[in-house]
Amino acid sequence: MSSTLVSGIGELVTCDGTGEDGLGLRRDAAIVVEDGLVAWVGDASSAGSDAATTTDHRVDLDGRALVPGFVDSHAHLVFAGDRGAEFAARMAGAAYDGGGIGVSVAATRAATDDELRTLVAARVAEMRAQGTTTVEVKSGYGLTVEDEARALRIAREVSPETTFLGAHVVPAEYAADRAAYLALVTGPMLQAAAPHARWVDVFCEPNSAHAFTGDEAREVLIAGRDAGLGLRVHGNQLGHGPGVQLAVELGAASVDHCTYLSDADVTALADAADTTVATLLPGVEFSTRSPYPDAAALLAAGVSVALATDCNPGTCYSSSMPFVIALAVREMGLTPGQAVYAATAGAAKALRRNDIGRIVVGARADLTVLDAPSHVHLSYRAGVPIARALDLPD
Ligand SMILES: N=CN[C@@H](CCC(=O)O)C(=O)O
Ligand SMILES: [Zn+2]
Repeated sequence: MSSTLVSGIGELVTCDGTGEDGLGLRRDAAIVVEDGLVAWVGDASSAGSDAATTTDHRVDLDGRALVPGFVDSHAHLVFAGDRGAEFAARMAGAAYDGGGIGVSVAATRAATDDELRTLVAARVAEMRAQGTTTVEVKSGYGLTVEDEARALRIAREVSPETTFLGAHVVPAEYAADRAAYLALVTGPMLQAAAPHARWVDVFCEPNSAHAFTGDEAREVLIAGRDAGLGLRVHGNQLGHGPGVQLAVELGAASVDHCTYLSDADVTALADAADTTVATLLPGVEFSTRSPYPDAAALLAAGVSVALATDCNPGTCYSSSMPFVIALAVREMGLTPGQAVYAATAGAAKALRRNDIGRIVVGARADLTVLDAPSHVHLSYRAGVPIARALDLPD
């Protein structure tokens, strides 16, 4: 049993739901961590007399801000290959329709297990260096029984939050027989994937030849639920589709993208705020030149909102939660505090976790330190690497 006193915290952002934006801010705070969990939170002055004398280690943050480790609740990390040329073409005016996913599928299938493992480990390390302490990892670039199971096995080595996304697109070899691919995804592929997955996800876009219609998506989600998996949906990314309504209908934990929302979608999300989180992915709007959804209006309507990177080779090859936070503030109307809450406690809710995303007694001590005096600097100093996950002594 090891304990550490972390003191000199100029601004402690607990995200405990109290105060402005739910940030639960404390000045000149200290915390005690015991065996990886937060054991005490209080004023530095009171820690001086009791906790400091009994803890094994001390870490002094010298006035820096401390926030909960970022929870990146939507990422596709298991892939090989590069689609920089596709990005460049989009910046020159080409539209995104999901067609490029096949390029990543071919490269991923061709990679060895060790090559994929190395790529995934590097991406997780890159995230941690920017303050992310939990990441959800999807399959979806294998699209055969073996390749999807392999992707999830590798994902499980780095995160318990693994998501089966066999219904990412209909692969080229099934283009003439969607029904056969759907039967594979909801049958043998699901059976092979489920032991390594916590969640099932589907790319639901009725106007894309590549993604799945509302009815197809419902089949995938119900099969996943019957196999014991929690539900997530890629919805309303390319246009007004049924993804949001389907996610709410089935009680999914999260519906992600939400780029195009009708008034009825917003009402449905607000009514389902205890169950279904709207996970916004502004790096995707950035990298696909799409309109940003109005996150401030969603919060005002009572919707539960999370922020995530969607790190993937097509629509957002950024692993940076600080980048996402800055975009949400500049382009989606969130305050700096609302954006930090959505990237921590809000995203923890999207994963149905209450042991992460907050710095409160009993939570995991997943901590991110800022080389700055305030959480505001995450968006104020956009592009500057001020955030990193805090490594504590063993
Ligand atoms: N839209 C579906 N899937 C990914 C993109 C995948 C890709 O283009 O490689 C997303 O979340 O944006
Ligand atoms: Zn995605």
